[in-house]
Amino acid sequence: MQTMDIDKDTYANKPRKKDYIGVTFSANFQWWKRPSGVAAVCLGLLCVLLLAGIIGLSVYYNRIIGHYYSAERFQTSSLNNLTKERDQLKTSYNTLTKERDELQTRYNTLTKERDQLQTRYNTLTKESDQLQNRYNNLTKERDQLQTRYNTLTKGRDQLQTRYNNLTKERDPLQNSYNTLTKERDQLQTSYNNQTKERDQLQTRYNTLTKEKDQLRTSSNTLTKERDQLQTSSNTLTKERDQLQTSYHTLTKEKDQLQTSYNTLTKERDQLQTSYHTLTKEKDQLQTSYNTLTKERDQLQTGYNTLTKERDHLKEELNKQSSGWQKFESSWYYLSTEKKSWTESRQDCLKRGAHLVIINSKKEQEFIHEWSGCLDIYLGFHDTNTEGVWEWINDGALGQSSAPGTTYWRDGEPNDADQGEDCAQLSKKSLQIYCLRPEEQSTMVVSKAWTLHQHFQGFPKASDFHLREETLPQPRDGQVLLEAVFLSVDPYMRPYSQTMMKEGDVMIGSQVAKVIQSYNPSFPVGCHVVSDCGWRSHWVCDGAELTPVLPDWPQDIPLSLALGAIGMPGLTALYGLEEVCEIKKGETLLVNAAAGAVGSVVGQIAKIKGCRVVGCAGTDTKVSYLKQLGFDQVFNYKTVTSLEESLREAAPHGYDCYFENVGGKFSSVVMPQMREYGRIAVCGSISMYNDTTPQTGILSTPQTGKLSTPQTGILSTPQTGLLSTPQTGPYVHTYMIFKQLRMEGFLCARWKHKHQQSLRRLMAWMTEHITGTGPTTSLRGPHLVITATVSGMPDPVKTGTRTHT
Ligand SMILES: NC(=O)C1=CN([C@@H]2O[C@H](COP(=O)(O)OP(=O)(O)OC[C@H]3O[C@@H](n4cnc5c(N)ncnc54)[C@H](OP(=O)(O)O)[C@@H]3O)[C@@H](O)[C@H]2O)C=CC1
Ligand SMILES: CCCCCC(=O)/C=C/[C@@H]1[C@@H](C/C=C\CCCC(=O)O)[C@@H](O)C[C@H]1O
Repeated sequence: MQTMDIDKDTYANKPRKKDYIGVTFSANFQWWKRPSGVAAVCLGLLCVLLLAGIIGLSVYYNRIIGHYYSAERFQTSSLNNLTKERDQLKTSYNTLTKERDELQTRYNTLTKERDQLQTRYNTLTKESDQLQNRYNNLTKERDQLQTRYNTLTKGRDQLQTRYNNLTKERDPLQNSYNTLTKERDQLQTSYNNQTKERDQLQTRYNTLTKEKDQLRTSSNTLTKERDQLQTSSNTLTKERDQLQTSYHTLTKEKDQLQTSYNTLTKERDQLQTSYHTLTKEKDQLQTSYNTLTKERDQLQTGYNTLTKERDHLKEELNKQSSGWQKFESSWYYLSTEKKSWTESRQDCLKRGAHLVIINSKKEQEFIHEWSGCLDIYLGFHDTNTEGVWEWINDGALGQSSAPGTTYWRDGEPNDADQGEDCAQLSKKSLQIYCLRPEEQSTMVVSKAWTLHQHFQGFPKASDFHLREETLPQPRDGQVLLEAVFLSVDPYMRPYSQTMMKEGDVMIGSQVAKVIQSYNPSFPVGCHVVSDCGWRSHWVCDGAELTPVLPDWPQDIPLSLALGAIGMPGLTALYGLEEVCEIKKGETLLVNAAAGAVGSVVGQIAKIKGCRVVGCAGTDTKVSYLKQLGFDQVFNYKTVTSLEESLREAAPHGYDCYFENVGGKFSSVVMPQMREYGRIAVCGSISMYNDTTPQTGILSTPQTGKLSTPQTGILSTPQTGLLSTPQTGPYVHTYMIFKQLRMEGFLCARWKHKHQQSLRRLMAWMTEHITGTGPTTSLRGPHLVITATVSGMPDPVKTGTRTHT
């Protein structure tokens, strides 16, 4: 770096042209070159001049004084001179004073000029600073440009060098290029010649190839033919050898057979002889057998006739001895107990008879006389339609309706005492009159549990209300029922939501006893299954009733008509046979296994020769299921992992799954189903009491009320069918890859089979009781809830099932 003073150009700091590249300027300002400086200098000079004048004057006066003393004598002469000089001095003083004033004026002028110059100087200094900045920027740019320039210069130099080198190399290359071009042209010429030759050769080659292919084809054909011939030859050789062997064997066998044949021929001849002898004997025996059979049949017919006659006579004797009287083909019984017409009608039905129906005048007279001229109730009434009189046609004894002729007393029927709906044969007049049927009847008051308010979550006592209702008198074709067993079933929880309104009597089935009957199909004392709900009594016609099997054994509890030999048993049977189509040797899983349905499912599957795995929620239930013959049972509430327990119970998976529980349980089972497995979706009890909406259920049923959505996570299957764990019980993948069939069902689908199915269930049950069946015959949990006329059970506390 170099520092330079600037030349006369005061406002320097300007960058010079390119001579200054790389040099930094420093400009030092010189005071004397400013206007103010000049003025100051002038003033200084003026002062010096004045000082010099004063000094000159004092020197002059010293000289004059000296001269005065030395030339006192000239004093007077020179006074004049001095005066002159003084005047001259005065004049010059004045002149100097003038000059000073002028100088002062000029000084002021100069000061002004200096100030102006100072202002201009400041302006210029600013401009100079700006210029300096711009200069610096430009310097930087220039430096960058310089650097780039240097780089480019270097690059250019290198390129120049390379260019020079290339130029040097190019020349020999040009030479060799020229040489090569020549050679190439020559080669091109020879290439063209060669190409022509090659094309000719190619043509020849193609021709040869075709010929070769034809030859190869013929060769292959020949080779194949040869191989086939070889194979045939080998086969034939083998066959020949086998035939040779067979021939030898057959020859041997033939010889042996010939020997046996000869032996057998001999034996046959002997047998033929004995056959003829025996045939003769048989024919003789057949003849005597036929004769004997005929004699036996005649004897049997005689015996049967005699037996019938004896039985008939016995029956008549019995009837007669118990007060019955025969007239023509009918029997009559006279009850002397005092009863209303309705009670008498009941009494007749209990005796397997009916109130008397008069078919003829003769019969009417017989009754009158035989009864000792009593008033006799007749089976004649207008209880069904007021004013329309009809004979009861119970058909109990196979009789037809009475004839149209009646023997009304004059003026009858007259409904004299309001409500005269039945008829009596007068003891006096042998004529018929009408009277009230219910003189002594009592109205039945039924107790019924109603749904007080819809269930929220688990049902509680306050959801129910017990109320009494007076029942109407049963009419023709109707019966009065008294509850014996009531059923509390899981379906009541969801169905009450959709089928019932608050205040309705609770839905449900019951085993009931017929205690009054005007319907011969349901005589008093018989038991029926009725869907009349939770009530102690009910009046209904037979259409809604299912008779308990007529030959129901005494040692089987009637409560099973609501369990193993009722709707739950039928559900189990249909789920296994119709939906699962279960086969011998298959493995079945059933949950809620100790319940009414589940316990029968497992037992039927065992009877069918299957392997049965069951889950239940208490250890007592687990023991019970083991007693029933289940192969593997575990308490799903206490196992560490449901998934592992299921796998341990059936390592090869499940062919059939009887689903009673739903929800998470089924999500865990799906991955363990075997290929072509079947799933009978019977129920989903784990969801019935849900209150909070849960996510992940497949879909809510159409009504949206039967269940609430749930969360479910399908565990990642061992099979690796799903690589990612999924949320929600998405069963599709399992169903597709394992080709599963999953079918929901309701027991009523197979209603047409109910009677025969109940008989099958009863047969299995009887086998168990009598010990005649297989080791695993049917046993069933039965209901403990009994209803009596006096009181109703607590539906919440007693809603459990126990086992036989
Ligand atoms: N589709 C149809 O036609 C029919 C379907 N069903 C259905 O069959 C299933 C069983 O009925 P049924 O045998 O009469 O019932 P039960 O009342 O005899 O037994 C039900 C059992 O289910 C189990 N259970 C109850 N709550 C849950 C729960 N939250 N999670 C898991 N298990 C539970 C209990 O056993 P544990 O202590 O072992 O857990 C309970 O004892 C029900 O889902 C029902 O709706 C019934 C009849 C007909
Ligand atoms: C999501 C609910 C599933 C319930 C499954 C279940 O337990 C079904 C049981 C029925 C039961 C229904 C009873 C009374 C309803 C009457 C319906 C009507 O239409 O009248 C009974 O019918 C036998 C089982 O199939």
